[in-house]
Amino acid sequence: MEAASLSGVLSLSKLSGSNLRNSDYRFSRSIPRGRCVASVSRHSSEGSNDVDKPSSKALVISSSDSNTNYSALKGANLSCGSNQKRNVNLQTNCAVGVCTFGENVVESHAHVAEEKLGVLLLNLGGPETLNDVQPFLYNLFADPDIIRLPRLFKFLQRPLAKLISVLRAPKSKEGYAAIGGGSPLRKITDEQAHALRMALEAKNVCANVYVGMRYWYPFTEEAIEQIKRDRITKLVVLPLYPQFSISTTGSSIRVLQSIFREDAYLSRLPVSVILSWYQRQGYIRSMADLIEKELGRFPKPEEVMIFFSAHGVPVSYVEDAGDPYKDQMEECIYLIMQELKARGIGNDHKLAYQSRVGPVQWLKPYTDEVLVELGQKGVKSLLAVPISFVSEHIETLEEIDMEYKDLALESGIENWGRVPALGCTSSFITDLADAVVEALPSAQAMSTSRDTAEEAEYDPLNYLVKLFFGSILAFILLLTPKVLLAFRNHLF
Ligand SMILES: C=CC1=C(C)c2cc3[nH]c(cc4nc(cc5[nH]c(cc1n2)c(C)c5CCC(=O)O)C(CCC(=O)O)=C4C)c(C)c3C=C
Ligand SMILES: [Fe+2]
Repeated sequence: MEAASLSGVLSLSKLSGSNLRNSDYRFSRSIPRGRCVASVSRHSSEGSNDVDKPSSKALVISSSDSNTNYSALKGANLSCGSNQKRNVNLQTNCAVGVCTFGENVVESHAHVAEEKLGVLLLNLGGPETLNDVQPFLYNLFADPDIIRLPRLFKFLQRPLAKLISVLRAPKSKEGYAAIGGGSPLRKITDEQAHALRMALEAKNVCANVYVGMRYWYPFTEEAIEQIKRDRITKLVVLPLYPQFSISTTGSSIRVLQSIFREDAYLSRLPVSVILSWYQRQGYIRSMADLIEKELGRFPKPEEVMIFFSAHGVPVSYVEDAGDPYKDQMEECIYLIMQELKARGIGNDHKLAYQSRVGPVQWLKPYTDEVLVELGQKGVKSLLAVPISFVSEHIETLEEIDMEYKDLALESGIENWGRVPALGCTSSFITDLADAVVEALPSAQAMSTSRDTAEEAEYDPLNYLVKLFFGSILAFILLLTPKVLLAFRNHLF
């Protein structure tokens, strides 16, 4: 038996409801190599040993209220683990249980031959051409998990998204133009999906792997349609963000919940959601491998500052809404540094947050400010490590490789390096495959009950009163010179 895994998973049913509540996860052991995973789904209690169960808290996301408080996740040892076009490249029609590569396959396949496993990779999506930039930005800013308006102002979400996307588009277009005219995200995510399918197959697990993007093609809704057409009987949802944030994984899960709730087939489909996986050994080791390799390119590797740059989120996400993102990020970096230490690498390191947008406070310290400070303090060699995302994208290829590199060199740093994103690194993909296998026993059908908070939203009188007072307040607020100035300074 391989070592017991600490990667937890969450069934979608545990995500329904309107409040955050504690809940028990079922933690599973890795299955032995060479055995067909169909045996795991039949003996679903295998490995759910109390001794192995870390204390953890469940996340419950309301499908209608982006002001949900996530504070119960803070400090928790949480290891859980529209517009259309279709991703057709990655479909296979292989049923779980019919893969027999290992020597030790002893299970009878007849019983499970109809089980069809699906893995849904969730990602953000990015514009493929410069013409896509403004509509992509509209989708992003129309997301109530990206612009978190108070309930009273919810009706402003779309007009505001339109306004901000139009204002932001020229700056974003410049960035995408500088990296070849579009985001590489779709291509890389498709490659990761393909690699994951192969890695699962190498573990005798046959699965269709789907890609569902939040803000651009192929949209999550399309992936779900394909899952239905393929008559998948068990689904593992794997967001491609190592750390959980309300703005990324949280947003994608909220979309999934609303689709699943409305559909008879989907609401009965056993589903496991891997909420975060930054603490998995395979991921930590893969990151340490990349860092170790890049350090080796410097003239004096031991003098290099390891500089982790994470995508920021507004402070209010963490402080008011209880987003565990900052805690998870810090823990992730601690684990990577521990792994490096165990390899005899004891370099100094620093974490900062990049890519802030708009006139609010974001997580500090800011990457640009820290780079200037480090240069002024006499740091001569710096290795930038993008940490919140596992593909190359605009913020690695343009913001880090161009803007931050220039800033660092201007500030006195002489030797600059950057760790590549994990992409399809085989140790990383193998670890994702392990996470999927470990998630299988926890799959459960989602509850179909609509929560009461959501029903309250449908009260027409309530809605009209909110609309009336909300409009007046919004009008006053938007015309305040301070707000106008803040928008001008921070958006373009
Ligand atoms: C963990 C990763 C990410 C977090 C957290 C996140 C939060 C977040 N992002 C914005 C605003 C923008 N994000 C944009 C693009 C973008 N963001 C991420 C990742 C995270 N975002 C990715 C992978 C991408 C796509 C990159 C690509 O290659 O296409 C953009 C558009 C690009 C730009 O104009 O800078 C915006 C805008 C907010 C407001 C936010 C948290 C609230
Ligand atoms: Fe972003």
